[in-house]
Amino acid sequence: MKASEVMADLRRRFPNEPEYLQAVEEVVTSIEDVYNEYPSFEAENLIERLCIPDRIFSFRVSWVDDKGKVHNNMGYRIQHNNAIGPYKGGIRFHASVNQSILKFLAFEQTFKNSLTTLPMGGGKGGSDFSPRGKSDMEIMRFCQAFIAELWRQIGPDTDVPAGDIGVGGREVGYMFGYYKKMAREFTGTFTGKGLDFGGSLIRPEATGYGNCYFLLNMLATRGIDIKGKKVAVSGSGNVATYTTRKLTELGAKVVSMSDSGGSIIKPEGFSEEQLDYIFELKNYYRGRISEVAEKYPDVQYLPGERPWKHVKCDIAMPSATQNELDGDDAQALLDNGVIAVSEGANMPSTPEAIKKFLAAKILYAPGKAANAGGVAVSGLEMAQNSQKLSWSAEEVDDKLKSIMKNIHEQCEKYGKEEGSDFINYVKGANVAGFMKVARAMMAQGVL
Ligand SMILES: NC(=O)C1=CN([C@@H]2O[C@H](COP(=O)(O)OP(=O)(O)OC[C@H]3O[C@@H](n4cnc5c(N)ncnc54)[C@H](O)[C@@H]3O)[C@@H](O)[C@H]2O)C=CC1
Ligand SMILES: O=C(O)CCC(=O)C(=O)O
Repeated sequence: MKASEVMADLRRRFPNEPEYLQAVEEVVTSIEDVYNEYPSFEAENLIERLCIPDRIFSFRVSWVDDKGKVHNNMGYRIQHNNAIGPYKGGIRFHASVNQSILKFLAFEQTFKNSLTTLPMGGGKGGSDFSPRGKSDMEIMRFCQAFIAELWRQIGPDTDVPAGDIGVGGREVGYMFGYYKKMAREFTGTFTGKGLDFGGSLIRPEATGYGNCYFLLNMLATRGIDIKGKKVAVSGSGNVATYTTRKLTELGAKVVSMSDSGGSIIKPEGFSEEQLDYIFELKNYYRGRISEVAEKYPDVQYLPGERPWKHVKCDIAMPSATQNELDGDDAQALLDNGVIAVSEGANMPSTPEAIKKFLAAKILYAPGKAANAGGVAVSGLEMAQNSQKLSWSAEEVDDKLKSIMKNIHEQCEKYGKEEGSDFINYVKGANVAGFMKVARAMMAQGVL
């Protein structure tokens, strides 16, 4: 297999899917050598079967707003690969959603889920519906219309959706409720559910906490203590806010956050009161990050800006969205002495940024390793649901810590460069994630 030839072919077949091609290129390039050690892979054209999703559902979602106006959105579910378990991955509601973005997310999810060691395949879904500014009733009607189309394609052993951008506990609740009504079953078909109806403790926290645990494992390889370190975080949603909670608990200082309107910075670190305010503002009141600077004069708001060039930090944790950290941002971070970048979002760094981080040999963890804690606890939620019991927060948190440690070990095993201490976490995560899926696909025949 030649990565360049695989990519040329995919570019020809899917010319309008830049995010998908970007995600695939990173993986295919990383695994080229190891793939070619197994001639049977090539004999069964494994690479193409791994890169192209098993199937894609796309559908119109028609719903009625509070004024009686009818809207039509597009809905999708990408079932990428189920070699090691049912399709599993979040649902994204955001105006930018299209097939390319969901295909990249489903592809990444396949390797991420493999890294967790839990039996989950990869999938992703969503809609170009934007929840911003919509009433609860509008959100509910949209979720019901979305599931009216999708419910036949999902199920506890088939495909198990969860949240992602624009989809949190409220949306999962509405979708689960409608699924339950249509399918006439009460099963763990969604994760991220409310605690009263099968949700797992620590699932809301898991992606942000898991990223911090992964970061701690990386820092330990260089004997670095996180206490007192300045951390630039982007985003201010589920992943970002629980990241800042754990960072504060660990004694680090958070110096930035952001939303799609701009960034807020405070070079000496936000106070706990300010972080609590941001948590409530974003998770309960769905406000804008600019409001933080209106309330606290020592916080600076930078409209339309991403944080990376504007504040010095030791560690960066991009936790908003894809391609939110480009080559120039990476250079600015490196010039300011960044020692680690641990990705909460999926594919937040552009290929140019990743090249710079790897060349500088800083600690750089790609999202599919660092943010795998969210889906890992989703896997634990599925396990609890199927056994009809629930574990304590401490139990789930302990399991999360040990899964993140294990992912770090897998990255180290496959990513440590010969003759040096440097761990290439990109290669490590891609090769480790790939090998398990590849073995399972080979064992199951050409499907
Ligand atoms: N929720 C989860 O369990 C997991 C989420 N992720 C990834 O983490 C990232 C954040 O997701 P969540 O926190 O769940 O979503 P969320 O909807 O709770 O928050 C998204 C955040 O990103 C910001 N954002 C969205 N588009 C932006 C843009 N163009 N520029 C700057 N900021 C933007 C929003 O303002 C918000 O603060 C996404 O990349 C998601 O795929 C990854 C693993 C699991
Ligand atoms: O919990 C899940 O199933 C999915 C989480 C997710 O969307 C992700 O890992 O990107």
